[in-house]
Amino acid sequence: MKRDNIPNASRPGLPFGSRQPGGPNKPGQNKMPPRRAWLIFVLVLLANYFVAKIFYQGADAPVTVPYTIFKQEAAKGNVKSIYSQGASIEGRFAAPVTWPPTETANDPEHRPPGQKLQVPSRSSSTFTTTLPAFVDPGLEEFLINNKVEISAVPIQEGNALASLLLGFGPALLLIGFYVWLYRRAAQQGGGMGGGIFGIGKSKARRYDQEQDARVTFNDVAGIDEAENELVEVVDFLKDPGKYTRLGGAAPKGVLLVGAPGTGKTLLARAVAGEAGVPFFSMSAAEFVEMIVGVGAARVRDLFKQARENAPAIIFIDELDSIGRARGQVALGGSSEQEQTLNQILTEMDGFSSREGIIVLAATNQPDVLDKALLRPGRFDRRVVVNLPDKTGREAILRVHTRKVPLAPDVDLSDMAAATPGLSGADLKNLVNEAALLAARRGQDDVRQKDFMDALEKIVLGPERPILLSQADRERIAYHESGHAILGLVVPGADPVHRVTIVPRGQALGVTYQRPQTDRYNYPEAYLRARIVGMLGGRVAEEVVYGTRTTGAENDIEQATNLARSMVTRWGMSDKLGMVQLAPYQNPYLGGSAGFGGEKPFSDETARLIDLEVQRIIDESHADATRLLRAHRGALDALVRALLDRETLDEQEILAVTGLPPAPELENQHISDAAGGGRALG
Ligand SMILES: Nc1ncnc2c1ncn2[C@@H]1O[C@H](COP(=O)(O)OP(=O)(O)OP(=O)(O)O)[C@@H](O)[C@H]1O
Ligand SMILES: [Zn+2]
Repeated sequence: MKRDNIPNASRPGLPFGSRQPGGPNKPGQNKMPPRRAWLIFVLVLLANYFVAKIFYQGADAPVTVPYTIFKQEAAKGNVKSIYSQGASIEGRFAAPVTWPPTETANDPEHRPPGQKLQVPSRSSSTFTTTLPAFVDPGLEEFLINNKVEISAVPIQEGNALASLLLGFGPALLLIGFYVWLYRRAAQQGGGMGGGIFGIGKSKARRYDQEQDARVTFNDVAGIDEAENELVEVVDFLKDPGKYTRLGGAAPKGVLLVGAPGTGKTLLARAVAGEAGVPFFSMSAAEFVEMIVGVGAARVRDLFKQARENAPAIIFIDELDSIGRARGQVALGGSSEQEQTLNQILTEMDGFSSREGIIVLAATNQPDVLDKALLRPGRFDRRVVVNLPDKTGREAILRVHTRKVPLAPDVDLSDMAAATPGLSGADLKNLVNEAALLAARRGQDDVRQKDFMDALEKIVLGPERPILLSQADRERIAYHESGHAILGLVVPGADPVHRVTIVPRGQALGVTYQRPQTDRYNYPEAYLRARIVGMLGGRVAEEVVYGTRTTGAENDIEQATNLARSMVTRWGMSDKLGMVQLAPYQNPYLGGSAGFGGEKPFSDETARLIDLEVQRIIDESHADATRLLRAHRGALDALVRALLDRETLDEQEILAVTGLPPAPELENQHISDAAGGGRALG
């Protein structure tokens, strides 16, 4: 229903690249000043406040008293001295006076003129007051009679030290804080290249074989091609002289290209581990700070460290975050980014291959990289790290289950078959989830069922307990059954693995279909079958209730995207023909490079695209309606079973509906031709 997914591990056009939920997300590193520094800053401010408060009281802040009280006190002989300027008088009492008197402090009748309610009564030996507007004749004589000294300087100035501290104390504290911060940074950062506060230091993490568990090619599985290409790099690092003896230049930079979680970092570490050299790793996003020039300083420092420890590996993760083609970056950080990038180029040109340093970098967007990075002598080698195929997935599962006690019924080959599209990181996560689940269930080993449940949680999202009315549940059941029935009756549809009306993740119900094998090439009929299936939820609601809900939003989005790709990328519209009408999308990586600027086609073509997309959707809608009407009996039966049992697996679905699994596509010749020997890029 709402945001209802038909998760299907292999998406056309992204046979490998589609990101699966549950994989590790790496948000861009956001560099903030260390939290401790902030804490200390706040503490200093607080200290400031208290110091000021103490001196303020020490300076004996004057109380403001009414003129009459001043005269009363003077008459008592309690006023030692005054200083007057204009209508205001300040002075010093012989004995401190408390004002307002405590017991009447908040009594409005005793409120001193001009003062608000709630004035706390205070005791002080200095005071201020204001001469009334009418002149008080004989005041001077009265004062002299009462031995009040009429001072020539302001009374407060007597307390010179206090006011000095009051004025400069906070500033002194702040200066002290900065001096301390600087010295601390200098101690940590050290060195000349450290720059102010050491922010020019690279912060690169160095993995040393003795500290971290050493990673070797044994820990990397399922990406053998990439691994083989890096063997040469290992050889070179083991004996740099051997390669350059005859004047040849060894590789300087290798770019690892692959979807997130395919093991690029792991591979780089394994190269270092195999060669037994230090590994300096840094994410490119970490280079760039708010301050221009810092990134470049960090790059310099990183290469300096590596040189001192050569032979060594420098690994720069997320290269695209700084390596974007210059002039193409967003406003703002561009000049900093450019400087950082230039520094990397300079450094790479600066060392000779004899030094035994190899720079590995990882990216999942090679198309956006600045061409200068890819020139000879820089990242001139590319190693593509693909998502693993079934054999690869099994091997990766084997690596990650090495230390996990497996029950005899666990079939990793079966698990590998069930996980097309998952990356190495996803598979690692799967093993972890399964182990946690088994532990929670109080078992001593991990069983196949734990793996299956963990997979479901990763692919479909965790179950969500929300209370639904009976009417809503029925509607959701019809929606999901619509998807499922079409998955059984449309030729070429992926087998329906599971249907549930238990809300999971974002969805209120889920129909999970998965292909039987990894698919690398998609026949048009298969894509049509998928669109028909995606529309099945809404169509079932229309057929049964004759009304619509918002529950098909996600279905509509997916179907539209697929239809649009058919028209604009795969030349499957006769009206538009085999013309590229959408930017190239790397099937291994997803995303697209963008046309960069204007659309390379006319408004008329744009309109035609929209019409063709609509035509495909409309035709699929008609197909779905026809098929669901024809199988209304099976639809109702499945709904009854779902309302009763909530979740049905493949066998139960077949039993309840009495339908056979969907027939294979008869018309396979398109994909056969493409797969049969002739290589189409
Ligand atoms: N081919 C693989 N074999 C074994 N383990 C793998 C493989 N690929 C990924 N993993 C596991 O997944 C974890 C994460 O992978 P890694 O960080 O190397 O991916 P990445 O390609 O660098 O991802 P990103 O692009 O997100 O940085 C690894 O530490 C490893 O445990
Ligand atoms: Zn749906």
